[in-house]
Amino acid sequence: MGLATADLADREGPDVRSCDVQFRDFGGRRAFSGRIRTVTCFQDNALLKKILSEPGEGQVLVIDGGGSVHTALVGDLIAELGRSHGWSGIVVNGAVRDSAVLAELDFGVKALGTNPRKSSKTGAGTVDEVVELGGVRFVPGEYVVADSDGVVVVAEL
Ligand SMILES: O=C([O-])CC(=O)C(=O)O
Repeated sequence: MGLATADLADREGPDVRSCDVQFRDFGGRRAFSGRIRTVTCFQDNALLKKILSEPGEGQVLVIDGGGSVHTALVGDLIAELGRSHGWSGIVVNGAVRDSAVLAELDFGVKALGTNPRKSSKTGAGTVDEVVELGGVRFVPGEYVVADSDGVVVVAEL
């Protein structure tokens, strides 16, 4: 097991970059970490699907869906795409679906909730912009550490 978020919080003190969003764990991998990549999109998942189809090299994709839980940005097929391309996991400021299958997948999935409704697939959105969630800036190239206690950003692991 890697560094726990609680250990990081002890190491960094009160200024620890711990995200206040109360994400739920949906993936079979509860503890995951890696270099940050980001996608910003709204109820549209073609762009994040494209990114998760590229070699992940242990990175974590932080997906800012604007907090919308009206449509699912990720389901079992996209999560499996990410897992099989070597991504460590995803943090979704939005909803997922196929949660029963996600729980069996060796992949980190944190999200706000679930909705079976599909997202659109136009490809709208941006890649690798700084995403701000729960008082924390998720900066591409920095690192995220996630476990059952939360999500913490650090400049270096
Ligand atoms: O294709 C989608 O919109 C998402 C999905 O259901 C999956 O990843 O399985």
